[in-house]
Amino acid sequence: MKGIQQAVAGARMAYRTGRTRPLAFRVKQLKALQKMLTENEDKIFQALKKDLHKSQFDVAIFEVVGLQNEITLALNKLPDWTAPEFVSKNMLTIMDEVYIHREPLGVVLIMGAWNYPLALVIQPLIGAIAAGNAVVIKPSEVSENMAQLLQKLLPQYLDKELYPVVNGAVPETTELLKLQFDHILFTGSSSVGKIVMEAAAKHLTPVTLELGGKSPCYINKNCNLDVACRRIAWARYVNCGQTCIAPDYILCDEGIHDKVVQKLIESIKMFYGDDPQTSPDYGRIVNRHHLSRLLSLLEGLKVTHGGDYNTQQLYLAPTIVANVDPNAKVMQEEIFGPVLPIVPVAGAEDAINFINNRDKPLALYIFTNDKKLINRMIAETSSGGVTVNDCMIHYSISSLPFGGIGKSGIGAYHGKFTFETFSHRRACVIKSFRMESLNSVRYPPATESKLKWTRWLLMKSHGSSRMKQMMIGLLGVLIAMALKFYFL
Ligand SMILES: NC(=O)c1ccc[n+]([C@@H]2O[C@H](COP(=O)([O-])OP(=O)(O)OC[C@H]3O[C@@H](n4cnc5c(N)ncnc54)[C@H](O)[C@@H]3O)[C@@H](O)[C@H]2O)c1
Ligand SMILES: CCCCCCC=O
Repeated sequence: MKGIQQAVAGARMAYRTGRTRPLAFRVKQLKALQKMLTENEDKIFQALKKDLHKSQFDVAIFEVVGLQNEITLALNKLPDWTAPEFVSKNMLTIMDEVYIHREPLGVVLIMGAWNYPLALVIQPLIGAIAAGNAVVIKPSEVSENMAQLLQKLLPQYLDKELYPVVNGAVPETTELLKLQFDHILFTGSSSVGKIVMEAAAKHLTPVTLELGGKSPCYINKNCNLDVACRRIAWARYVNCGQTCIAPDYILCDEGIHDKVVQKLIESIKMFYGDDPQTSPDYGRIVNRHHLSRLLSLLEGLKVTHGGDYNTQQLYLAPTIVANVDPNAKVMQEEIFGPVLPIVPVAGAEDAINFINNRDKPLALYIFTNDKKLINRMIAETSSGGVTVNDCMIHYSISSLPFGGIGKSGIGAYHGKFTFETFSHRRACVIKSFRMESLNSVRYPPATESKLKWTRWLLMKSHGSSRMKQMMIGLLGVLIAMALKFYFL
């Protein structure tokens, strides 16, 4: 435990040297991270294969490509993101420099989850480095091979003091959370999210909580069922269902229920063949604890498709449970595995009520051709993100904020939003000693006429374009001269 304290104290000391401030330093670290990903592709793949039986294809598209894109984006945009943002001002400050300066928060903690154990650590790390922070990195102990690999690789490429990796399970995490950070980004369950937030509150540390929950998927009768079921099956069963934004359950119009079941089964067979256990593209459950948790969700249910498992191999077949009672256990907690319950509903109204009667989800999926219905469902429900006629792809768009709402999370990241999450927006006003007459109206002794002037000067708000600034500047000089005449 002493090592944990030393790592955090070391990161703080290194941060205080100021070496993260110059952009050139941040660029160097981001390029080193890029190099780490390209030079260690095979080691990354081997670790993910051992932890989760991920295929090379899935490692590339779900873990690595997104990170490379995010690094490229940060490298290209860093000068823009860090430039002072000049903002509109009132007449009282018309001659002053008024802008927002993004400054690093300090020493931040990033805690990753085990299901995408590379991406969920490195993606927030990119924005935290870009914003100029020191970062304590805590990979999930559950994907132990990736946790060890990150502890070995990151110090070989990044500044060792500024970006220490702390490995360990609950006791180490508990110890880590006792220490003071300037921000914590946690990815994991809502229950541990509460523990993190409570620990952070002791230091008044702000948090970003990337949590989970049950993401609903509504299939309306007016849709292309072949395409819908293929896209849903892909999202539900990739990584053996262990994806935070996987469609957790289907709500479908009663009349199409049986067709949906049939087309989902066709998609499963198309993807993984008749025996998914032998498919190189089908993953594994991360450990026995999670496998038995999933099996307990199926207890007492009539399984429509799949359901077979192999404890030794941590295998659970792509599973469908049709006509599920909303009160069944499988509908009470996030599944986070390859099980897909289907709940028939009377129609869109019923689906909206079903969704709104539960916690706000991380994602919502809607499958329909009906544009009016799309707008209605977006307007009448709430979720972290929403994708229509597909699943999960909102995650891959860096220009969209990724995060939850209510129990599915606090805050968001990805692309510029990560940079913003790890930056403080400092309000800056730079005045000169000139134009004192503009200020004279606020000094005692108070008079009716000073009050009128001050009101006017404070109320006027002006745009930040260069031309406008010059015009207003001229006006400012004239007003200052008039005020000088009156009050000084
Ligand atoms: N929103 C997202 O981006 C996202 C991504 C991946 C996973 N998730 C969610 O994460 C959950 C599954 O991930 P998980 O199993 O890693 O989550 P988890 O919350 O069970 O564990 C996360 C980490 O918290 C620590 N921890 C566990 N118990 C603790 C305790 N009592 N005190 C202190 N620390 C403790 C452990 O070190 C563990 O690695 C799912 O709900 C999933 O939806 C969300
Ligand atoms: C489309 C990629 C999904 C990765 C989601 C991370 C959460 O589990």
